[in-house]
Amino acid sequence: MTDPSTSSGTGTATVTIAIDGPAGSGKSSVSKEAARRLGFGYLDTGAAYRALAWHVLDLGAETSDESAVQDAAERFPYAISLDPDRYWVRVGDRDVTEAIRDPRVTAAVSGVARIPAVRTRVNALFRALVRDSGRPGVVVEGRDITTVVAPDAPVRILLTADPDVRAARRSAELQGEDAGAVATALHRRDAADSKVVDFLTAAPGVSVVDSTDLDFAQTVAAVLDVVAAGTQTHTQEMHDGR
Ligand SMILES: Nc1ncnc2c1ncn2[C@@H]1O[C@H](COP(=O)(O)OP(=O)(O)OP(=O)(O)O)[C@@H](O)[C@H]1O
Ligand SMILES: Nc1ccn([C@@H]2O[C@H](COP(=O)(O)O)[C@@H](O)[C@H]2O)c(=O)n1
Repeated sequence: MTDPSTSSGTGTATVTIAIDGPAGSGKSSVSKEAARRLGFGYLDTGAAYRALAWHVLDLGAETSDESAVQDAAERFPYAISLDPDRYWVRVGDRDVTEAIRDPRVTAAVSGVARIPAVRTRVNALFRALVRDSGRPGVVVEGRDITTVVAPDAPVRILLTADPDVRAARRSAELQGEDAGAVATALHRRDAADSKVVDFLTAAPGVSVVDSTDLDFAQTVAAVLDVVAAGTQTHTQEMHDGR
């Protein structure tokens, strides 16, 4: 039987590093840097939900219209780069890397993420992207990676931070936007998303990295420490045939 914590499309096993967390917890920035340091790929799973929300809006529909979302998901020409140094997202021949961060898309994205058929479809895509990555490992970040997409990953991390700290970091990023409105939007999205999957508490076996009192470099170092410990145990288990 194949080891479910690794995947192989090319004969070379790919190690999955699974990272979940709420909005603004640092998942994308920290995972991208960790991937660079490890020489791994980086998979931003939220980008698929964002790109589908963008696609639905671009077709003139609303993400609250479940059948419009399902129709769009069935013909969704999505592509994403797993290179942490050359990150891009495309829908057909449109580069939507920037467009999917637009507040209009951010406000609409939970509407597509709540549909179980959409989740099943994109989860299969994520597993295929990891399997076919041709890389020794991929850092995969999102909301349900540790629990649904890759529950057998050798390293599973819940990256978290105090809600006010997350809101302040996001607000610092979005210069010129009202800090109160940014915080409200962030908390509203977490509330909607956490009705669908639990990314606020760590599932059994998942390590918590709380960055509330850590700067960016310290957070990356804390994640890499968990990765080192987890991959060492995994290698030993493989060696022992467990
Ligand atoms: N430990 C840290 N200290 C200070 N700033 C941080 C830290 N971690 C992340 N940041 C900053 O916080 C902001 C939010 O991080 P990031 O976009 O990576 O979060 P995210 O979890 O991917 O958010 P979302 O789910 O909304 O996409 C970024 O500006 C990032 O540089
Ligand atoms: N595994 C995931 C990842 C994301 N989502 C949904 O996508 C939205 C955008 O994610 P970001 O990480 O880019 O902020 C997020 O708000 C969720 O609605 C998800 O459901 N599962």
